[in-house]
Parts: sequence; C-alpha cells; structure tokens
Amino acid sequence: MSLLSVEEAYKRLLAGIQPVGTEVVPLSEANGRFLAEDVYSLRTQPPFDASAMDGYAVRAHDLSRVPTTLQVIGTAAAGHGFDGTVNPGEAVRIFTGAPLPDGADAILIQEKTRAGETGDTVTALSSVPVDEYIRPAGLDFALGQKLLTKGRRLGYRELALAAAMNHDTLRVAKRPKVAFLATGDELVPPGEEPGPDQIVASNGFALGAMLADLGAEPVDLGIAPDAADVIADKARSAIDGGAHVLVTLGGASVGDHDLVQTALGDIGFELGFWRIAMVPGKPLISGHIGPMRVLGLPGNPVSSIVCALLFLHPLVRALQGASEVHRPEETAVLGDPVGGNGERQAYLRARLSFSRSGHVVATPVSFQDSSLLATLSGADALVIRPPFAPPAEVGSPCKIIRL
Ligand SMILES: Nc1nc2c(c(=O)[nH]1)N[C@H]1C(S)=C(S)[C@@H](COP(=O)(O)OP(=O)(O)OC[C@H]3O[C@@H](n4cnc5c(N)ncnc54)[C@H](O)[C@@H]3O)O[C@H]1N2
Ligand code: MOO
Repeated sequence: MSLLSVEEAYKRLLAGIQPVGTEVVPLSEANGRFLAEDVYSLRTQPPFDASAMDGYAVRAHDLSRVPTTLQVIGTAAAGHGFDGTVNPGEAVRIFTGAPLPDGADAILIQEKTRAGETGDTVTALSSVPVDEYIRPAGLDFALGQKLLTKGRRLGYRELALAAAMNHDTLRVAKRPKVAFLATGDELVPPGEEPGPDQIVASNGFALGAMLADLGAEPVDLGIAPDAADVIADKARSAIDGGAHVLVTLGGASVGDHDLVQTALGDIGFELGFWRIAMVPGKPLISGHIGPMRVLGLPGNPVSSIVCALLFLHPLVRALQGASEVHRPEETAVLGDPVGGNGERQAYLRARLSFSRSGHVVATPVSFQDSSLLATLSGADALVIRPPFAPPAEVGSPCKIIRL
C-alpha cells in the first residue's frame, strides 16, 4: 500500500477551496478574523503638522544665537490649536499632539528653556534645526492609501491601524463551523472515573482550543463509542447543524474497531485520500460528505495534534481566505545527531535553544512515541525530516515548525 506524500496531500486538501462567505463586523468583534477585502485609509494621519514634544513652537532662525528671550503669544494643545501666527521674536507654548502654529518651523523642548517670571516670555537655552520635533501631515499614512490587504489576519496592530484610518467596521470572512467527534469505547471525559480498560479523552480539548485560535467556530460533538450507527448519527447532526468541516478523532487506522470510514460511508462519505507518508499521522483521512469536508485524524494524541497543525490549520485558514495558510517553517541547526529517515516524513518533537553564535538549535527529544502528551507539552517545535533523509550531525541545518 503506497503512501501519499505530504506535499501531494496538501495539494489535494486545498485544491479549489473557497472561503465560506463574508460579513461586516464592528472593529470590536474583528479580532482574529481574516480580511475579505483590501482596506484603504479614509483620512491622512496626522492630518496636520503636529508637535512631537512638550515645549515651544519657535522660528529656528530666532535661535541661531542663544540664550535668547522670546515673547510667548499663546498656547497650542492637542485638540486646541493656536489660531495666530508666530512672528520673529515670538513663540507659542505647545504640547505633544497639538497642530503646529503658522510661522513656527521647529519645536524647542521645554527642558531647553527657562520660563520668564511673568509667563509671557521664555528664554531659549539651545538652538534647534528647522523641523525639529515636528511630525509632518501624512507622516503615518495618507488618505486613500492601501494599508491592509485581503487575506490578512486581524490582530491588535491591524485593529489599531484600521481605527486610525477611521473604519468602524470591516468586511471579514465568515467563521467556518468545525464540528469534532472523538470515537472509541475506551474514552471517558475528564473528571469521570474511567473503567478498568478505559482512558481519559484528551484530543478534543486540543482541537477545540486550536479551532478557536484559528478563528473557526468549534462545535464539540462529544464522544461516540465504536459503533457505526452512533458515529453516523453524530456526523448527520454535524451536517444538520451546518458544519463546514467534520473532524473525527481516532478510528482512522486499519483495526477491526477503526470504524470511521465505514460509518461515514453509510451516509455518503467520499474519500479524497487516506494514509500519508508521515510520522506521526500516517492514517489521516480526507474526504467529504456533500459540501461538508471531513478530516479523520488518528487517535494517538500526538498524531492527532500534529495532523491538526499540518492539515486542519491550513484547511481552516483557507476556508477564511487567508493569504498564508500553512504554519511557517523556519531554519535551525540540530542540537543532537539524528539517524537516517525512512519513507515517512518525520516530525520530531524538539526543544529549542540558542547557540553562542545566535543560531536556533533544535534538539529532538529522545523518545518520539506518538502517545506521549507530556513530551509534546515540553517541546517547542517539530523538526521536519524529509523522506529518506540521510543521518545528520550536530549543527546540520534543519527545518522546524514552532508549536
Ligand atoms: N496494523 C496497523 N496498526 C496500526 C497502524 C497501521 O498502519 N497498521 N497505524 C498506527 C498508527 S501510525 C496510528 S497513528 C494509530 C492510529 O489509529 P486510529 O486513528 O485508528 O486510532 P485509535 O485506534 O482509535 O486510537 C489510537 C490510540 O489513541 C487513543 N485515543 C483515541 N482517541 C483519543 C482521544 N480522543 N483522546 C485521547 N486518546 C485517544 C486510543 O485510546 C488509542 O490508544 O494506529 C496504529 N495502528
Ligand atoms: O502515524 Mo502514527 O501517528 O505514527 O503513531
């Protein structure tokens, strides 16, 4: 049975994928969403030449010989400009963010002055170059400028920028609804007392958190026993609930109790691909039931989570029209030697540190069994070992994906 390469699996997973739709949301609800259109500025910022410091708006030429005393003819504060003109020998008391008065061409910070006794004069103790501490109009951005592009994810920086551009709403991708179902007679929810042959279900908690982080709307369908009719019923409830994606956990392999494909086959499941040349994660299933995508993740907790990072992550991002769908890969150097790799692309849990020369050093943990959640939680990254990679020495370059 030949295995599909990770690259080919990505291609098939993402071929022809369309975002699930768009909607307009207020800025206060846009965090974590993906822009459905480019965003242009509705204004110029700053809209006027503005002072960057507290001090005095002056004519730089007046200060070519110092100390020199100037007449203070008024005040300019943020939100309250000064209407008059600064003539030779004059200054305006000014505060950060205030519009620069006509006639002035520099700001002298107050630390470099001595106030006159009556307050209507100031002595400049230092010269200033023209334009000192002035933010010219449009320094940040100009009216009509494209500052955010379609497909970008909105975070705190993008939201502040959108607000400064005077947008109170943004058109974003709708959140894909992703239902997930754990399968297995051995599973009980945390907090319950497992029977003698049972364990506590963990994968769904990783998935729910990951989906929320990805901007999706997670729908937890709970745990189904190893019974095809129950699994099928749960899948039907996902369809009825309008899920864009159904994720199953476990039952993906070839054992007598690995029922996911059989169960879903009864309700119209069509297989896209199954079994990938990767470790962990070989039994990954991809397909659809009508318009609902189905991703069958292997049950081993690390396999489940690694497959979610590598396949569910790009799928959910592509369904939101993200400009970048994959988790970014970086380069590091190995902190320990690794042996030659087999036919499956390996994703090794590794700790990260820095070498004295400033390289990121990735040291794979010694035991890589795909059931070990404690090891996963102690790891910082996955080291990618391509199929048939030869043995590699300490210091060899490698690709990593941060966790
Ligand atoms: N003869 C073969 N056996 C197996 C193969 C194979 O190719 N031939 N593949 C192995 C690989 S690789 C993996 S990965 C596992 C995955 O199998 P399944 O997806 O069918 O997973 P299960 O058998 O249902 O469970 C495996 C393991 O994970 C535990 N599990 C399941 N769900 C959860 C959950 N929600 N939370 C925590 N733990 C869970 C389950 O109890 C099992 O211990 O198959 C190999 N076998
Ligand atoms: O692919 Mo399985 O995930 O090696 O344990």
